[in-house]
Amino acid sequence: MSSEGEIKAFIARQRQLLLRERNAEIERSSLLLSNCGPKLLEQKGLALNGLGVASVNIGLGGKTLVELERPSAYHVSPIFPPHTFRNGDIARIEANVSSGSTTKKAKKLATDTTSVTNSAEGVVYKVSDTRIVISIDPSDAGSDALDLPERCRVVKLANSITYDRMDKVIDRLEKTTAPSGDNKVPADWKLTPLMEVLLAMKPLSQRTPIKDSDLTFFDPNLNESQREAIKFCLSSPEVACIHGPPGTGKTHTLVELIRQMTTQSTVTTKPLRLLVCGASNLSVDNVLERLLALPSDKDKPALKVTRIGHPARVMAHQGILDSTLEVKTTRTDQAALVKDVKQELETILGTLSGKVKGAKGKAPRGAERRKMWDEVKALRKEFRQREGGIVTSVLSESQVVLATCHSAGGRQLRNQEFDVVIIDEATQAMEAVCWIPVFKAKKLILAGDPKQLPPTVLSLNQERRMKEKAKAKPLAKGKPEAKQKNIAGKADPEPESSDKDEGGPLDSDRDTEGDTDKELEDDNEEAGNPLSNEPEGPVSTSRIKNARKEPKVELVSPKSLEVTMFERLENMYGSRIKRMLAVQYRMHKQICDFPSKTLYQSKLKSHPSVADHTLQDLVGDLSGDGNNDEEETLQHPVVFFDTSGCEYFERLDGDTDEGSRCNENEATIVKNWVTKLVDVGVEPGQIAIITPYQAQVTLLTSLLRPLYGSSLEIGTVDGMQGREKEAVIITLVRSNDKREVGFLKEKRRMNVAMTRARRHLCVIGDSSTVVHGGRYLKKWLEWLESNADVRFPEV
Ligand SMILES: Nc1ncnc2c1ncn2[C@@H]1O[C@H](COP(=O)(O)OP(=O)(O)OP(=O)(O)O)[C@@H](O)[C@H]1O
Repeated sequence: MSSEGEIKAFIARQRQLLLRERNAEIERSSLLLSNCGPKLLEQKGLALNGLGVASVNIGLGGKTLVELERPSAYHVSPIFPPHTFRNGDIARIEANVSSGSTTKKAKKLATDTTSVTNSAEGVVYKVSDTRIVISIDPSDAGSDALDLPERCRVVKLANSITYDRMDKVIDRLEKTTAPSGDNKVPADWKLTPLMEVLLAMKPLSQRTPIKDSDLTFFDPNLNESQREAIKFCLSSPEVACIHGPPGTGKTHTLVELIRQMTTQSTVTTKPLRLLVCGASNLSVDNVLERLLALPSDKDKPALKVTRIGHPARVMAHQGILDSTLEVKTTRTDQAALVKDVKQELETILGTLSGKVKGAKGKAPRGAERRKMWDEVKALRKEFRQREGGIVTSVLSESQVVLATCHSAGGRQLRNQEFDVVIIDEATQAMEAVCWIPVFKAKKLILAGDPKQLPPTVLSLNQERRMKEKAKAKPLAKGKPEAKQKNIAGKADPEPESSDKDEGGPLDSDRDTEGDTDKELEDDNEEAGNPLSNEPEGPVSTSRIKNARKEPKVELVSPKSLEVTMFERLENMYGSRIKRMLAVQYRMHKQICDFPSKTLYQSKLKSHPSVADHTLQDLVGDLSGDGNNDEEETLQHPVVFFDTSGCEYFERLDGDTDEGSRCNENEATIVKNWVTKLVDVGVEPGQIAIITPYQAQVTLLTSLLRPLYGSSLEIGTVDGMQGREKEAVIITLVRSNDKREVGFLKEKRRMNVAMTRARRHLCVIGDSSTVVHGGRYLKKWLEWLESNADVRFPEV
């Protein structure tokens, strides 16, 4: 069990890694802010200049919603130039920085109202072609009175709120685990058995296995591994993990688990109250959408669910919008009173901003203005109190509350407690953000797949880049001509990854990236571990002999933020803490074969409904003209275009070290293959093209969008996680005589790429380059050579 020192070291490490990450984020945005003038900043899409206030409204929690537009006095067109503002971004509204006269005017306005704030930070709430709405929390702005200048601008900022919340939760963890005299802890900050298990301060409590006869499943079609995972979660006193490889019905299983937990039965003696979280808004909405689709009648009334989060950030789906706390609070009996206060508040704010004419026909000034701000303050207080009451009553009636891990730390859930917290896509969330909901519940269920992409860690990418630069330098010195090449043999480093075989990830956790022999051995070793996904019951002695010993339970400080809570627990408790879903409902069995063998210990099986499905079943009868080529295209689940020897070299995009890579010849093969698929009847919307490189995405988009429109999906691997298409084409891009493979070495990234296809997977790459990317890629090429329909493009 962990010592006090180990817990302290763990907390200190989390804090250190979070600080590093925050600094990386600040550095990225402040570098831009300080180095660019206002015009350049706008050109880079990070600022919108010359804006005026179009309206001021009040949103949930008494937040001020400031709507900004481009007034015709300053601009020919009301349409914003291209920019990068998206819902949820952090932005600051401030006086416009441009020519002298307007700045002076802004300054004068500021001195008129010395007691008020004339710039504020907030969250982008809504963006259209001509309007941007920023939601400002008056308590964050430091004043209830936000008096914006007549002409302002919006600047995009580093997102510090996320880090503030993670820092706070780590502080709480420290205070809860080691309270001391000078370390005053609020009465409700108690160390729970769940926290103790997560920190290895106590062993996992004994589970009481659930018999099949004790449980009636709502969904009769659940497969054995899904049933087993549900029983395991129900019977685990503190924590359980569901490992869901691609397409195995992770969310499907969670929905059944939610139904079981919220229904009284022999197993669940009283309906439980749940907090369902996800790493992203999309993952939360995905679960919510399925909960809303469940059948309900008089005997089985619909679940009472509430979604926390800005309506602008949730999925544009009526059911989901209606489930948001924001909409629900407007539908209660007490809502009318709050509405009156809100209207009064908005009228005064309108007058103050000059949008609504004051009593004397113009915007109030001096003492009159100050008096109005006092009124705003009082009304806002009343609004918050009344609305707080409604929020509490809506939430206390909800059996299931859904939020992102981050927003579970918001004001609305401050005093809410739950029996269980479920975190979907937990392998994509940093550990610290998972602790936010953990403090609100007695039990934790994590679902995810540690063999797919981890959370994006900015500081790690920067470190990798620097390490790579350091490595590349002496090479470039010795061979100046290599530097000048812009095709194969380029000595520049990869944007986000290591290019050298020996240069593994900075964190050495077992399966992060790269693919050392040790890693593949570890994966295969697990294959012989009968305990890793066993149903309840006796285990034969021969199987025990083969079993790998359960790991020693010790709290290990993470090497990087890529090590998620899921992975840490898996490493700490082994099979005692998780169950794996073993039947996938997506891929043809041949597409599933390689990932199953290499990353899922050959346990991933294909459900009969998908095991043999091909494009031919999808498009129906062929033309009947006996065209063999057409038949072949549709029947082969896996096709491999090996460009080895063709000299289809990659090209570095741009002239800096930060450039991405593309491969024009591979792009041509992609284009031809898409044409072929469409010719035989596959819809462009049923096809996705995936590549690890943004430059290749750009190239392919320019080549294919004009021909097939936007339904044909073209994207990087990261954007495809959690999604699927009937046909997927992967273009690997790397082809050089330096044997550099960059991103391709990242097993988890490649695993995501090759598991998106349902019926057809086409891989395009240069085997003579890719083979040097380590054992995993070498094995993949060997597998492709023997199992795929191998084609050689015409040179
Ligand atoms: N027991 C089952 N019977 C029939 N279909 C199922 C079953 N379990 C899952 N599915 C289907 O499999 C598909 C994938 O399920 P789901 O989206 O829940 O998987 P996931 O593991 O969350 O996916 P991802 O790989 O994207 O994370 C869905 O179409 C779902 O309806």
